Amino acid sequence: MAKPTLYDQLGEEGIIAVVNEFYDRMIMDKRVSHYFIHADTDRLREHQIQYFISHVLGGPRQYDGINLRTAHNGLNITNEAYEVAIKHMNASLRKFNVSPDIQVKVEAFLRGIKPHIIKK
Ligand code: HEM
Repeated sequence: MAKPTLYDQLGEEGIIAVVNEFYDRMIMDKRVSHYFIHADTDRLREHQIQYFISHVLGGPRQYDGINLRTAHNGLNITNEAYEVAIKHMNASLRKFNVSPDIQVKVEAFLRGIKPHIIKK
């Protein structure tokens, strides 16, 4: 039998709950909320959910947004801001009782895409 993907383990509803929690934490955190002042937050939420389901977790949805480097170009996202995001993602996964092995995999994925998102 094929190995279950993270998507299989979390389920679509679980992923949506985690991404919404992550997003709420980011926009309430004064260290990073300023990045989102001009963003279209509904679109961003939906795209992040699609992105996580299709890329991070191996699920079936297609991500039809622009690529990550283009999406974050000019936002000047710092290494520190990215580390804040990783902490909020871990806290969001914990809140929904996602197992530590999945937390580790998600964090590894986020560290992998970091060079595309932070400013050079
Ligand atoms: C952790 C991994 C991240 C992923 C997977 C991710 C994913 C995305 C995606 C898919 C978009 C495009 C949405 C669209 O087409 O509207 C986007 C845009 C954006 N992201 Fe991220 N992002 C991440 C981290 C961050 C961080 C750390 C910040 C800020 C601290 C950030 C701030 C933004 C903002 C402000 C936009 C909207 C830009 C605009 O509306 O023009 N992102 N992100």
